[in-house]
Amino acid sequence: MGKEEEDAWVVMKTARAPSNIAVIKYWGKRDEKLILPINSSISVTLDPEHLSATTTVAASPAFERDRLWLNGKEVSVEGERYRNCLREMRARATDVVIESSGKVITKEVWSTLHIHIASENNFPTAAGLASSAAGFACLVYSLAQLMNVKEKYEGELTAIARLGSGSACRSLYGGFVKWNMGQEADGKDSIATQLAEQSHWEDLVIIIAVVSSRQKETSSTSGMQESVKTSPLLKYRAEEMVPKRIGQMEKAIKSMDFAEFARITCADSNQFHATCLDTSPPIFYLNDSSRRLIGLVERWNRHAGEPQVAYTFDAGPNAVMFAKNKEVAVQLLKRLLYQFPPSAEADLSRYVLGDQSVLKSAGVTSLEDIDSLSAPAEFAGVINLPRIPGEIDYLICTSAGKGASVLDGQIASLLDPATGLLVKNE
Ligand SMILES: Nc1ncnc2c1ncn2[C@@H]1O[C@H](COP(=O)(O)OP(=O)(O)OP(=O)(O)O)[C@@H](O)[C@H]1O
Ligand SMILES: C[C@@](O)(CCOP(=O)(O)OP(=O)(O)O)CC(=O)O
Repeated sequence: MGKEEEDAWVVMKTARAPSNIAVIKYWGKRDEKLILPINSSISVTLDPEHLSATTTVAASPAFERDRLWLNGKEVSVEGERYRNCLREMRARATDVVIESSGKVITKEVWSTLHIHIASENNFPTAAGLASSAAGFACLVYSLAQLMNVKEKYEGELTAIARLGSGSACRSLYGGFVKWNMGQEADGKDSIATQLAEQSHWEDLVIIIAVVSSRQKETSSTSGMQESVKTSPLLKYRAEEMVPKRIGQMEKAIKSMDFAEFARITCADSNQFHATCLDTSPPIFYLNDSSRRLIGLVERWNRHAGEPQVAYTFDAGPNAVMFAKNKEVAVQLLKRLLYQFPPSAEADLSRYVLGDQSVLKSAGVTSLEDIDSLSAPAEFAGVINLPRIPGEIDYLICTSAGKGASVLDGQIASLLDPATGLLVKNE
């Protein structure tokens, strides 16, 4: 075989990984390089149909360097986080047989091969919807498929995804996931484990209010660095509060105790944002719209006498709300549409995204239907509740979902199988 023919093969894999939302927040590192947290955290994996990254990874002797295309644009893969994930995955590669020729790619060959990566998010990148979590979980998972990496201990892949972005370690698994902070200096025990499958608590419905899809001012990475340096409240939170809350949250999830789940989720989100405010200079992730969303939920919960909905906010103004069940989700959507109607020129099908069954059950099929929604009972007598059309960009109705999975054969790869270059979708 001539050199050119020998170099002609391309192997590739495509996978999808979900985003996740923390109900006990990770905020602060004890090791910046290894991304080791100062407290454990718990998250709910979001349905990949609505919030996920899809990634194709390819290897070929013809590739001259590692390359990455993110949402259709080539970006640098030289950043430390990408390099660390690639290095750890290459070190674990095992024999792979190329189907067409029967040739074996050995561990030694893997160490010489360059990788092409193309990834797309089905939701806005860097808007506080954990795109880095979905992205790095998907990168590690797809590389594991491509390079036939077998975990030596459970959670080994989550520890590698953690090197890309801390919260990414929780996105490999579905349902309810815990990231154990771990104790060891090398981070081997700082891994994610699944607490329960998504099917364990099927009643929960999730509605996300996207307040702004613009990029935020303070990234999570630098925000938490500043908080660790300057916030006394963060130290108290990590040492005293979170350990207790982790145990309580695990119990609430196990027993599907919504009242307890809601109480801890809201309290932990509020405490996380309090530590941001306690940082010097203070960091503001919530805005007026976020606060109005908190008001809507708090007022309703108080009026109902027990929690119907829980809210949580990551490092951005978007609200992630958990409704106790489908009926409550329908009531929540109606309330959201009442207080935050779309702008007059909006298209309803672009205002409520994701699972359309909640909108259908709410009986809302047009903007006129939204105009004629009546005020919820708990709004009576409350002043200063303007209905500002267009205050929220859009809503996503979703639920807890499954973890990372292979997509080969189900969708076209993002890289051309012959050249390993980006497939342009004009
Ligand atoms: N699909 C992807 N594949 C690989 N890397 C990705 C992907 N999506 C996002 N990233 C990386 O994550 C970065 C965005 O991370 P950032 O933490 O700023 O935002 P976020 O994850 O959306 O928000 P947050 O983590 O605060 O919820 C991108 O600049 C890119 O480096
Ligand atoms: C507020 C959070 O979303 C913070 C997430 O931080 P990242 O995982 O994005 O930070 P790095 O580890 O520096 O990449 C809370 C959480 O997801 O637990």
